[in-house]
Amino acid sequence: MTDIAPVSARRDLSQAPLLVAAAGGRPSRVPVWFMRQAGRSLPEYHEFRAGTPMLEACLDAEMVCEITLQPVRRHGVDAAILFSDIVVPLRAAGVDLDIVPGTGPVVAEPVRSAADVARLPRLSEDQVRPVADGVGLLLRELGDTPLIGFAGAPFTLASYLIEGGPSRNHERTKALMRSEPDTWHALLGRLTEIASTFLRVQVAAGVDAVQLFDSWAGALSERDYREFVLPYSAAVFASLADAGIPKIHFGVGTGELLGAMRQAGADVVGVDWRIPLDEAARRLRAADPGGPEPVVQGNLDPALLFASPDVLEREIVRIVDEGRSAGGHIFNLGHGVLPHTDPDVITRVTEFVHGLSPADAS
Ligand SMILES: Cc1c2[nH]c(c1CCC(=O)O)Cc1[nH]c(c(CCC(=O)O)c1C)Cc1[nH]c(c(CCC(=O)O)c1C)Cc1[nH]c(c(C)c1CCC(=O)O)C2
Repeated sequence: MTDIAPVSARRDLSQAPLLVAAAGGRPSRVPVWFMRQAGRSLPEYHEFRAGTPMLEACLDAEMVCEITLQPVRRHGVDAAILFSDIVVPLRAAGVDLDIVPGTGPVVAEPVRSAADVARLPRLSEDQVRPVADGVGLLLRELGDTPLIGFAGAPFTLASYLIEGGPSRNHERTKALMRSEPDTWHALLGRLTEIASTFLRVQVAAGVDAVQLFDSWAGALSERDYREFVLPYSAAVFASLADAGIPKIHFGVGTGELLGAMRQAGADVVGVDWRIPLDEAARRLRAADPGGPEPVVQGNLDPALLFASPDVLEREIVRIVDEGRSAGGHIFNLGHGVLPHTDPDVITRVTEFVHGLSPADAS
């Protein structure tokens, strides 16, 4: 009988620290995972992916499964994050782009006019079927470790499409947003559909939480964020309203935007290292005074994984302590694992955080 039970029936995630913390409950330990835990820092990743281009690996269910599992096996983290990339749904839909090693996503024909927006393809669920298949394989392997699905938020995707690649200043993006608002709104509307479809496919396949990465939103003023970005991120979250799983929202340099990002519909807000978690919690509380106590994720500076063990431990203790002032805390970095990070340090940080009782307030 049990052999034919659906996979979901065989996974008991009711006590999973990540999900308990995300719901504002009291987890058995401080949950910890690392943005970009899969990939570059792991020798087994380089060995396994050798010869396969990044985006090809992201659209191969078995590779997705294996690479997603690698950091879970090695570090004992409290969540797996799907091995994919924010540009995967764009590529799957037919946008001509690639991920150039050491650079990031590069778009062959940047989107800079209303005609370019009109030419952008839509995403069908079938085009990302390998991602759903990868999720299916993972649910069989992960046991009681939750799987986080993700997508890039409309603004961050728009920046790559408009700039044509990674950008320090996002100047073409901001210029288009302010000079041609109709084109901007059409583009963001289209990207909202793509991100929503990509996430809904992952949810239907069984992911246990989702994270919407608006990595570069911190480049905007709160005023521009509210007018030109928030409605679209909110629409992505609204498209998941019936999913019944936690929704995490993250960006870099977003100290001034945290309240607005919560208002977009996030259950958990990621915080980079620029502001302490207790201050982040205050800002999140102020954005929804009658709402549930805010849950935060973060916020160790990824560069500190290169510091001496005593410095690193002191920093972790401070972060966990400041995290106690929120309604829940999921330990993470303030941004992704940097290349050349020693994976053994990531394992030690995981163990150290697990050794800090969530109840042992100082
Ligand atoms: C902005 C962004 C991108 N991709 C992503 C974001 C949002 C998160 C963030 O702000 O860091 C999200 C992402 N990309 C990747 C993951 C995997 C899951 C995980 O977190 O472990 C996730 C969550 C794999 C990847 N995405 C990429 C790699 C490296 C590719 C390789 O191995 O050659 C991996 C493992 C490539 C990529 N893709 C992107 C960049 C900036 C890069 C790095 C370029 C480089 O420095 O090499 C775009």
